[in-house]
Amino acid sequence: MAAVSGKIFQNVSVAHHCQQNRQFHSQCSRDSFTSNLRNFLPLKGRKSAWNGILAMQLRTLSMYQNNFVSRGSICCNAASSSAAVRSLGKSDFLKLQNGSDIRGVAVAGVDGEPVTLTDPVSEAIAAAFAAWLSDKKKVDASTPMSVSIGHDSRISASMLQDAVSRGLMSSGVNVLHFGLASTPAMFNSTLTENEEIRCPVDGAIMITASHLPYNRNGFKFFTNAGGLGKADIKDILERASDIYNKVTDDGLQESQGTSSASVRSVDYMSIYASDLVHAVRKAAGNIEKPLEGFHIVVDAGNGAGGFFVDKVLEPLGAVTSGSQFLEPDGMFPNHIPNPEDKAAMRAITEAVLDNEADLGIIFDTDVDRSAAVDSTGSELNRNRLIALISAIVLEEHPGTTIVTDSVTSDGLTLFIEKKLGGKHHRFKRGYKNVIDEAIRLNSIGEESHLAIETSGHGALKENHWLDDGAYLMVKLLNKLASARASGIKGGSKVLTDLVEGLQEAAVTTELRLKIDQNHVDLKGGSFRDYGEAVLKHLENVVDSDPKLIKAPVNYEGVRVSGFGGWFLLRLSLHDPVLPLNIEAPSNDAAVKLALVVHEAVREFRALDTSSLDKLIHGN
Ligand SMILES: O=P(O)(O)OC[C@H]1O[C@H](O)[C@H](O)[C@@H](O)[C@@H]1O
Repeated sequence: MAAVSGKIFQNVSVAHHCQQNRQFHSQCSRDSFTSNLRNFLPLKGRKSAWNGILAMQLRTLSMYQNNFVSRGSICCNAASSSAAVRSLGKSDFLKLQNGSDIRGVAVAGVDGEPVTLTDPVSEAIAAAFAAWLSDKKKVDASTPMSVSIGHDSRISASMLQDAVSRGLMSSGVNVLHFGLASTPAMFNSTLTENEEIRCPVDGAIMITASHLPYNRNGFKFFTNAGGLGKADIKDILERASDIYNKVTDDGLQESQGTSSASVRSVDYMSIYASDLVHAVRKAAGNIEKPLEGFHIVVDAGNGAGGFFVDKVLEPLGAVTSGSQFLEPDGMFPNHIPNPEDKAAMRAITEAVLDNEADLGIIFDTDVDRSAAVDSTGSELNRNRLIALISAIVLEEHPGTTIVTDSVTSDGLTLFIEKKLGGKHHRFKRGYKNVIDEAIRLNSIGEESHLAIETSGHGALKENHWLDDGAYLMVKLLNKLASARASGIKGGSKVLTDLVEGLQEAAVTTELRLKIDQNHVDLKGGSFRDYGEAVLKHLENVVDSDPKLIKAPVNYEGVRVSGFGGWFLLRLSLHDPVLPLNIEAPSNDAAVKLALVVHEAVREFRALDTSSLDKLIHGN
């Protein structure tokens, strides 16, 4: 996407920034307290804003405030901080890795969840990213690099933004603050050509923990080659550990003295959103308001997705009344901002029906995931969303390969291959896994234009393989707009018609079987080894049962067909959990599949099978 214009609001030198930082603790704690307190006021039109958690929230907030004030910093405010920097080993840093992201606890107050993403740790991680980036780009020391920073609505956002800025600036990196932003917009800033706002940036950092609870936060990193992978994150965390442990206050004061890096605030979301608007106008034949006459409601779950209403849908002419939870609120008082969450999907479905809207759109906190609801209240998420986007992409690229995660249905394969004439490549869970696989296929000569997960993550080749929930929704808007432009009426029916014929199982469930890491059966070994042993045993059981058929091609866990349905047991990407997906034509068949798994895992006493028991016994 090409950038069009930009606005610079502020330009502060590092000296000024550091000076400000000396007053930072007292100043910011007051500001943060007031602005967070504002989040607790009931907003007009907000549904169930006061749902009995106020006392808990205020208690947490005051603990957060105390914690915030007492925390030390290793950079600009080091001189003013008397708090000692706690010594941390490499393994402490590596624990912050969550696949290709960094995740940790940023807010104190939850029992058993001590703060791990402290100011000093975050500064060290940012400095490590700067060092990694400099090695990667092979920049010479005289050319300053620039890095953009954005964040979602979490209550720890501004504190982490400050720490990350200090870490970058102490490494001589110029910083652009985008404020409340979406993850895909951050990646996009490494591609945007716009000198006025110093884009493209060399790297981008998004401060987010997606849909996780309010006390968590984390970082995602981008260069113009995309999101960093697991190996890069490990490298950065190892470097961060060295930086953290080597740094002394004297060393930092020296680096403060020599750095001439600057920080600027830029309204980048307007630039990014105008690219989305441009894409829809173009698809409709350059009509200024191609969505005129459509009523589209958005549920941003109090995350960062509210911009989609006033910066995308309204300029395109859509009516957006009834849109909800657009105000950023890091306590997420309405529902979990996650299109995989049942309560979240219920909320947007109700909004569509109550407002008699043509379409509903829902985003996760940082807008890299999305789902939709048609005018009849039918959900366009999970397999249905994949089917819909596949139908659109296969019209544009007949025969192309659609790469999906491992928990997609058999019905989806039939739909893509028999109805749409494409190829379904069911790969592994994890958005980075599916994107990397699609890129790999293209590199070996197999054309693929779409990598998409049931979680609502999706990336298209035409959009630089950028994992973007807003762009997925733009593909739906394009379809609505071009249908309208060619005189087709009927609201979102044009979308619903595209998934006509997708076979869906009567029973669909996901159970998450926990591995107790402290159980004696693990014998001090890792939960991964234990999980692998469970899977191996299940595979042997399946091999010896003629009623069951193991999937001939499978990249993750054990996928088995039987009793007219299927199940997949696999290891979670991150947690000590074995997720079990079952799809079956009836309850009876689902129970039979569950019994196969139950029988096979019986001997593995560290595995919590209570959810399986419930399914089998019907309670
Ligand atoms: O393996 P699980 O625990 O089900 O988690 C899998 C999920 O992890 C993260 O949330 C990733 O962002 C998703 O892309 C992935 O699907």
